[in-house]
Amino acid sequence: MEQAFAHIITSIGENLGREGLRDTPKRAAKAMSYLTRGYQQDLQEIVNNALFPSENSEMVIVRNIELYSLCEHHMLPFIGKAHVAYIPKGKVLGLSKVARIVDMFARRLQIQENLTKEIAEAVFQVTEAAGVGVVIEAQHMCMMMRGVEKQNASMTTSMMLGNFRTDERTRNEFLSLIR
Ligand SMILES: Nc1nc2c(ncn2[C@@H]2O[C@H](COP(=O)(O)OP(=O)(O)OP(=O)(O)O)[C@@H](O)[C@H]2O)c(=O)[nH]1
Ligand SMILES: [Zn+2]
Repeated sequence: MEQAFAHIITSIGENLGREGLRDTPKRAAKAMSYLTRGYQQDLQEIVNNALFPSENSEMVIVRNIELYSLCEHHMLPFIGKAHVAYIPKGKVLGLSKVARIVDMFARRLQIQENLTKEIAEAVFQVTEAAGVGVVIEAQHMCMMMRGVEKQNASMTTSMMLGNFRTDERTRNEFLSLIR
């Protein structure tokens, strides 16, 4: 990856020998590895069995989980927040694990719609909940810094599974609580 970044730097017409750029391929490779570290993680490992018995079967919502991802089209950042909800069925998930699941998928190359679906399916799988809802609101640098250059457009995507999909009241409760 260092060689690839060195190639990019010379391709844009910069001088790789210049003092300020000397360590840039190494730094850039390290940063890119960090931004895509989700490829090195798997669901079982990050959840680490942090599931706890509970008789509570009311909706659990984790709001405003900040999210930094890279779009798979331009490899430019998209930045926003995720709201994740589920209805427990006998067990609840450790609070931080919801955010870790968001991060694991965000730190891979994505389009926002698929990211939303992957998070919802992962939470559904590990919690075995009655239903899961995920909403993501994000702004895409590929649409702000370049291309159509719209600074205020943001995209909202959602994925509803189980009773969030079949029961309108459940879905509306979630949507009104994150508003
Ligand atoms: N649906 C969706 N589209 C995305 C996402 N991230 C980037 N895009 C879009 O992917 C599309 C790629 O379009 P192309 O025409 O192949 O690429 P481009 O010439 O760079 O397009 P422009 O961005 O319009 O300049 C663009 O419309 C982007 O806005 C995403 O998460 N979801
Ligand atoms: Zn893009």
